[in-house]
Amino acid sequence: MSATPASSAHSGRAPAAPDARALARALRAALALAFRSSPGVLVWHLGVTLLSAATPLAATWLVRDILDALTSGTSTAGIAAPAAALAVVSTVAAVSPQLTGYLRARMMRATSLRAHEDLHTAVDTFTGLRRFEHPEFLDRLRLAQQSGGLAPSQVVEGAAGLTRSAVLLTGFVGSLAVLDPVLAVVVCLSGVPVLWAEISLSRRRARTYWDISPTERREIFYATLLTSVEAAKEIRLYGAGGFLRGRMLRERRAADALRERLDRSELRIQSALQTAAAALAGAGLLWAVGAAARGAMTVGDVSLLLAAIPAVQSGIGGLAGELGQAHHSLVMFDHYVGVVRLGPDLPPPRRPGRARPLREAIEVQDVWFRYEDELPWVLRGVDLRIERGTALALAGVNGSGKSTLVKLLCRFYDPTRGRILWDGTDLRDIPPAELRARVAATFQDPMRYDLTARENITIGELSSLGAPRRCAEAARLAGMHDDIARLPGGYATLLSRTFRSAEGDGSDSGVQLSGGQWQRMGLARSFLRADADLLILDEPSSGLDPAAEYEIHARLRERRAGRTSVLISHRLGAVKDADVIAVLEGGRVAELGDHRGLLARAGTYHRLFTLQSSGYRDEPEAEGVRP
Ligand SMILES: Nc1ncnc2c1ncn2[C@@H]1O[C@H](COP(=O)(O)OP(=O)(O)OP(=O)(O)O)[C@@H](O)[C@H]1O
Repeated sequence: MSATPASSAHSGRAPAAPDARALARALRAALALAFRSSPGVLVWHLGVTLLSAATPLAATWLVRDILDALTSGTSTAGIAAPAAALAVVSTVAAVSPQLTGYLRARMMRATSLRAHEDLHTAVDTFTGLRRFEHPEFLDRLRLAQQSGGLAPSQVVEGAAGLTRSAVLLTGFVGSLAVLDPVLAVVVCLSGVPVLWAEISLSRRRARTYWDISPTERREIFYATLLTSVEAAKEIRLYGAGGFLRGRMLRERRAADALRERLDRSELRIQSALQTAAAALAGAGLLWAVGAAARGAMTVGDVSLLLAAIPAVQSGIGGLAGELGQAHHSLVMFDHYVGVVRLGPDLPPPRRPGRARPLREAIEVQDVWFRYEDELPWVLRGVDLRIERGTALALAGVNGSGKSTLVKLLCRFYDPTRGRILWDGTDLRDIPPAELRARVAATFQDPMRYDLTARENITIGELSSLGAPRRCAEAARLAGMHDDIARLPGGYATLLSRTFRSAEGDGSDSGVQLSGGQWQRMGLARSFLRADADLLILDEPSSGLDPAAEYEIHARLRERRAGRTSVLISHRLGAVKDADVIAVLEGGRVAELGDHRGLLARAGTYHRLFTLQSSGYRDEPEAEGVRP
């Protein structure tokens, strides 16, 4: 026996404030991602940033030289050199923002593309379903999607900005120190609270984003409902638009209240810092004017000082801002790194095995299962043996655990206790992709992909994408070939009313299928896996008309003959041919046998079967049977 708890590692639980090690890990990952995505652009970007950082300092010193030369009566030829240099520096200063902007945008596109690819590749390795049912993981995934595209380039921007501010600051602090070392120290010390404030603000920002994430996801959910074609019928019929809109706005207001709180803190802190900076600059100006009046400074020195004080202040502000932004980006990027490095969700095999063609049987041994530790048991000690080449049918009332059992057969979850064996090998020891390649399944609610008819079928077996005959054969078996052939573009018709057709089939928009037709598309998808060892059919015909249901079941019987299959159906007429019928009740196998045997037992199967068949007869109620 083994247990698979829904641990926090499974859910990808996110710490709200990552520690220094996590930030260092995020920094390494962000820089590596930016470098892998666009190494050339990154180097150019940093080069241009350094160059542009040096221009204000160079311009200030050149202006000082020109002013001092003018006031000391230097010849025009002596002024020409610094004037020409100033012209070059000004040109570089004028051009570099455009160049930096272009390089930044290029780098952002490249890193964003790479980050999306890496994130979705990682998510694709989550072979189970548990993570996708964890709200906390979904919150983290959303932040990862948001930050993954932006954060690496923001971190690089931060690094470039830090370099720019550091170069600027060093130059101007040096210049101030030449004029008055005490003033230089005072101006530098004034930067400490600015730095502290920016870091603490960035922490608060990250916390707010984390707090807002679930609220925003709910807001998006309501907004999507209000605009989706699937929900439009019911919302209009029940007049539920106002109710859902109210819910959406409530979520928006809750998120806005958190944003407002953050904005107010920023306003308070930033205003206080700006006031202090202005006071310091004013004091410096008064001192410089006094010194010039006493003849202790030249006009050039005053101009240098007037440029240096605000430059040092804005340099410190810039440095603090860049640090705060980089810190915030790293905190957000930590969600991305967390998801990308989460690793497989199903535990690794203890004794790695292979999914070989089924030779004997699939055995379900004392399987207990619940979706979460705190949720009730769904399966309670199920024992079943599915012999190769036989058909097992699962029957039972709603919620008795039938679909859950077939999800375990596909290993979307592992049993909480007990095990499932494939020819004696525990499913936990078989790579999920190998196992699933041996299974063909149609689920209760097959996906309706906004893709063409051909793609909707071949997605069941992508190797058949270039084999239209296989696709048509599967559609024929599911009774869909004629319907598809009548569509405006045949198999190339887009099955969607949400997107425009891209296949040039003559019509601008695609078509929508009926519920029963979609169900047949799901069947066609699984029929593509003609040589699958196990065929799973979960309510394959609930949406079909009686004639179609009869025809599909006749075909399914043919296809199941001699093959291993598991069929779930509430239409008991469809399950009566199965070799073995298991009736589930409250997660237990309450009855097991063939149709005749179960009828003779006069238990639940007998009751359900008689009840259902009485509905087809012209009698009010079958004798002796109560619902
Ligand atoms: N993803 C899930 N998370 C939590 N509980 C779930 C989940 N899926 C199903 N359940 C619960 O498990 C129980 C069994 O559900 P299951 O879908 O297996 O029943 P079923 O026998 O197939 O029902 P039906 O005949 O209605 O299809 C139900 O009580 C359901 O609420």
